Amino acid sequence: MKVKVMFIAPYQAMVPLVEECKADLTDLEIDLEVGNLQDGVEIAKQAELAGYHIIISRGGTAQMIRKAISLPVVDVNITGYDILRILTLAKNFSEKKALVGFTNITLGAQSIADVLDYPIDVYSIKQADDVKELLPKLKAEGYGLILGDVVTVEEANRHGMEGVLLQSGREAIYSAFNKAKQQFVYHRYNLSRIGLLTERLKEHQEDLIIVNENGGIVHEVWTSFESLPISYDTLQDFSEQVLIHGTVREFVNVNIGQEIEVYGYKNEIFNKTYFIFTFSLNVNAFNRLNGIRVQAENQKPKLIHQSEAMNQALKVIDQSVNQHQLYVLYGEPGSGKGLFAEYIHYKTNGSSLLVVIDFKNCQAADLNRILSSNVKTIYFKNIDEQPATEKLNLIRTYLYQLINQGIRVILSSRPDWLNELVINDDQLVEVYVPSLDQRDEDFKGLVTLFMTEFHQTLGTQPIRVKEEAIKEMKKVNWPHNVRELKSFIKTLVLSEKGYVIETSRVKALLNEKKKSENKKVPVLEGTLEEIESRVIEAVLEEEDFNQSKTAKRLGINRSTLWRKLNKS
Ligand SMILES: Nc1ncnc2c1ncn2[C@@H]1O[C@H](COP(=O)(O)OP(=O)(O)OP(=O)(O)O)[C@@H](O)[C@H]1O
Repeated sequence: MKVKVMFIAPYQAMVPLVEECKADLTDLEIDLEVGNLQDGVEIAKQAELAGYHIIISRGGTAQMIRKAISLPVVDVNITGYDILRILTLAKNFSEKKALVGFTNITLGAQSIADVLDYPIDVYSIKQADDVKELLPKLKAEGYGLILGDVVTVEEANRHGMEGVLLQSGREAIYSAFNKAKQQFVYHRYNLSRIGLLTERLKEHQEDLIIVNENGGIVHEVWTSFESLPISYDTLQDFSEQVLIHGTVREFVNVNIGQEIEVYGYKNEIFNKTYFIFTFSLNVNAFNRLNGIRVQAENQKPKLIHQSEAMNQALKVIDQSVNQHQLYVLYGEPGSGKGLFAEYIHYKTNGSSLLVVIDFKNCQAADLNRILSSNVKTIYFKNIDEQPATEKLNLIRTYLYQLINQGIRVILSSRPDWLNELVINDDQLVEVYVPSLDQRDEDFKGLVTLFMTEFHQTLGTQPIRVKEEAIKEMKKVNWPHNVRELKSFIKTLVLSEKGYVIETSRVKALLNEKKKSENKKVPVLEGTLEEIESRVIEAVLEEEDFNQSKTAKRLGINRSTLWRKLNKS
């Protein structure tokens, strides 16, 4: 890694010397700009943002830069050689001469002048502004030639005196570069420590930025976002709020329709204030949309796969996942396509968001918002269920765009329907999710998993099902596959107070299930009120019993839905 150095020369005449030294210092990456005092500070701030490691400047400019940024700032010192050179130069002038500067220069200059018997007077100042008062006095006392730094020379010229700039020579510039190299060794040590901490932060999937009092970026870590997801100006406003209130928590709607939660607080280190901001996508904002669910957690899905059929299907994913971005999942209802989508997401973009879009129930406008966001995996389910042309066109438009942006797209569809999308076969991986009747070996694992899940979430008692009982379950048809089995296990464990489920209990429940299925009322049978009640219940079930989403889908308000539900 090369050291990136920004050399800010306070005066133009320094440029050729720096250029000359630069040519010999190939182990440094040196950029050069000219800027005195505040101009120099502005350049330094930009350099900090642009990732330079070290700044080199001189005198008052270096001092001001040091106060404004957090990077190491190396001074180009004024050496005895520099003073000797300027005194020798001044000797040839006949006017009355004075050298003006801070004591670090004037003490040395006075002794050189005394030793070599140079006719020059030396004046010390305590701060840069002192020259404004001093120079008119020198003018009045008959001085014609003033030696000093940039500000002094400019002031001398303004008062009609000759100003000669105290310049830094080659050796001072070389020495500054050497100091920069030494400083960098220490700086790099700190950077590597920060690098380790950054990795730790990434493991915690934090997106954060640390800025200093001047708005300079001290550190940033991006895991879900590519870079700062809000504008820099907004960030500055938040820093001001943190300064006043101590913390800030805001939701920012960024232009692509995402809501981002920003949390900010401050920390004082070595008397300097730092503002720390964390960013997260407000998943709830997406989840409020109909037919759209965002999954933020990043755990390996609990997927039972003891059967040959399941292992074959998973192998297809494992072997293709690094080269392919477009997947189509085929499978019967409830067979686990959603879980496969989670598995693909986990295998690839584990640390980012998975958005599940139920094509049947989502709004095209919402779809547009999600599609243009920076979500990393999108699973479109029910894509073949009478898609509105509007939505279909949207998918057609976005599909390759999404893939080009590195977003993984997973669809679940009927095989024949795919032609409508005109998908290039090379890009696509098709996965056949086996139905439950092809997966005898998975039964025991599935039953145990669901039983454990309900034991933990609902506090149900049973912790074991007799082997014979499982055999009974395998004998019947499960047209809605694993979802249906899961629902059956739920009823089973809820109705059992003992720890073990006997075969007789399973047989009895399977019988009841069969009877109720035979009795299922056709949707259109009965009075209008009864039909309405069945429709409401069916939609409610499809929307996971979320009343807001159900009401929205049915085009009625929540209180009407509530009234209708309580009537039935
Ligand atoms: N192999 C498996 N291991 C554990 N749980 C499973 C497995 N397959 C499915 N499930 C569970 O069964 C239920 C239904 O699965 P999922 O929703 O993934 O099915 P699907 O094929 O996407 O259904 P649909 O197409 O009807 O929406 C979920 O609760 C899921 O967690």
